[in-house]
Amino acid sequence: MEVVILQGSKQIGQLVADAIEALLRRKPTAVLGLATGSSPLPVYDELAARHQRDGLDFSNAHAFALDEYVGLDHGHPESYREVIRREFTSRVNIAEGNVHTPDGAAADLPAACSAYEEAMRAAGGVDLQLLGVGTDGHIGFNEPGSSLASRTRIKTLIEQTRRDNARFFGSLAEVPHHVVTQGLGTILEARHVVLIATGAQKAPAVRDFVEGPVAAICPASVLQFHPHATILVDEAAASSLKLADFYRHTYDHKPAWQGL
Ligand SMILES: N[C@@H]1[C@@H](O)[C@H](O)[C@@H](COP(=O)(O)O)O[C@@H]1O
Repeated sequence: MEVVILQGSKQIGQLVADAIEALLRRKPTAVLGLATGSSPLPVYDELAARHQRDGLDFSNAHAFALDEYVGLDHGHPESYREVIRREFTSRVNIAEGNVHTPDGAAADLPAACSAYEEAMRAAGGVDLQLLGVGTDGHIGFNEPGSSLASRTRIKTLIEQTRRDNARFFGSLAEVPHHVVTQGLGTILEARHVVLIATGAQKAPAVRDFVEGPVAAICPASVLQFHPHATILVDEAAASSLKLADFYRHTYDHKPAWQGL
């Protein structure tokens, strides 16, 4: 696990965009794993700017979202399918048919989950997976207690997550109780995992998953098993890390050719 502590979201957005740009130049057919929430927005803004300004090309790329609410209609503005389109994919030249989200409106949800796993495999697997982290340590919508080997499936949200996400809906009552999410085992198969956490409210979760034990009670801790996981945090989110100075020293002395 590499922990990179940066000044703020703008710097994080640029560094992650650098990694995605390098990936696309090396492999124009790259498969990107997309996350919702506010954490990845600076990355999407930076990639959209580079597409507009420098012609960064997404025309042969593919994208798979991490998760989706169950029970929202396909066009619902807060469905992750719409959020991903609004915040990112409509702002670059990725083909609409190359962008996938789990189908939370399917009549047969278990079959839709299996089909999603199959579509990811058929596309060659995810090259770079973006992640945020919930205040309870969830990634995707893998809440505490999720199997560390889980695959795409239906989950029930804990109340804290529903409250955290209520800001996007008219009221807490409108936040669905159920979701479909890539499993922790699914996420671990991405070739490179890039998790972004900003703000003091994420400091306890960051401390627990980076420096605590690997345990289902803190789902993001499973990333300690990933051979190429990059954790990007601002100063506030890093404020409870015991080894913060060591992470800073390591990153400051990293050879430029190494990239993320
Ligand atoms: N399912 C998403 C997660 O993928 C995201 O990481 C989390 C944190 O969101 P934010 O980045 O807005 O704090 O919110 C939701 O629960």
